[in-house]
Amino acid sequence: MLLSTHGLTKRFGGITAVDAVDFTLEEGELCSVIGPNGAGKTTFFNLLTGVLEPTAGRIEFSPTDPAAYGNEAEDGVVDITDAAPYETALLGLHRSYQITNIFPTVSVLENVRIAVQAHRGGDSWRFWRNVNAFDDHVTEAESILQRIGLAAEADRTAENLSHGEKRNLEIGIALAGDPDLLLLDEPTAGVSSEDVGQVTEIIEDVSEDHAVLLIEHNMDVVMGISDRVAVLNQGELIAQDEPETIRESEAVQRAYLGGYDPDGAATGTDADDGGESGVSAG
Ligand SMILES: Nc1ncnc2c1ncn2[C@@H]1O[C@H](COP(=O)(O)OP(=O)(O)OP(=O)(O)O)[C@@H](O)[C@H]1O
Repeated sequence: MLLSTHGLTKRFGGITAVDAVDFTLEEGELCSVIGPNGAGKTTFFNLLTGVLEPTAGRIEFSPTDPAAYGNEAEDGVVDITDAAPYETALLGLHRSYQITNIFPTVSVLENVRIAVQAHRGGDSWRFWRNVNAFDDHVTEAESILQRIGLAAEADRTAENLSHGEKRNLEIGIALAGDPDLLLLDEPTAGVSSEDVGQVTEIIEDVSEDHAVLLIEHNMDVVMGISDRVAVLNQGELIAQDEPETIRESEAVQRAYLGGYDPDGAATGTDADDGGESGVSAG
């Protein structure tokens, strides 16, 4: 077990956005979280990363380095229910935001290098003492750019990238934190249909050596790359299974998929096409 939630609940006044969710993610798994608008997906991510405090329930995480949280967990399992965002990040739980977190006016390489430095050079005295640290960070940033298909764009100013390239850069920035678990919030939202394939390839590649939790509205992406799909509906986890099983589940169809036709091109497959399936870029 890498991550687990137990009775995880978040209420906003009379709304139960996340309702007693019991969920487990294994190491190396790529799990998509789907559900109609307002189902609680973003709130679930916000609870996992410590942006929001749960109303009830518990979150446990088994990081590579439990000591990063300042307490040695006996069995390697750390209770992160009350952890702040910087603490979940220190533990190896990293998130790429739907709202861009790129520095627009600096280069692509510099964006990733800063993120590498923030992660590795945390002890500033060590950074300044180690004259090679800067070069090390550049080398690591370059290898991340290679991985996210942006090596040729290293010197470009980030704001000049295409939308799809920016989404890839966000994944690169999250990778710079050397995460155990990467949470991706709608990485294909707003990406042109020609660029979706490239973003998808990068997610698949990253999932080779990271666990990935993905909020995604593009059903072709979800069904194509997920090991498992978890379905939220009105805050409840109503199903979690392999994509094939989810696709055929009547409860899921009723709650969410609407007119999704796995063999058809249009219905419910486009993040910008909210229509039939009740899906939108959110
Ligand atoms: N800060 C908040 N205050 C009050 N209600 C909130 C807050 N954040 C979310 N909600 C409510 O909680 C419910 C779940 O919202 P959430 O954004 O988590 O859903 P979602 O599945 O991510 O939706 P989308 O697909 O539209 O992004 C909704 O009814 C929403 O209005």
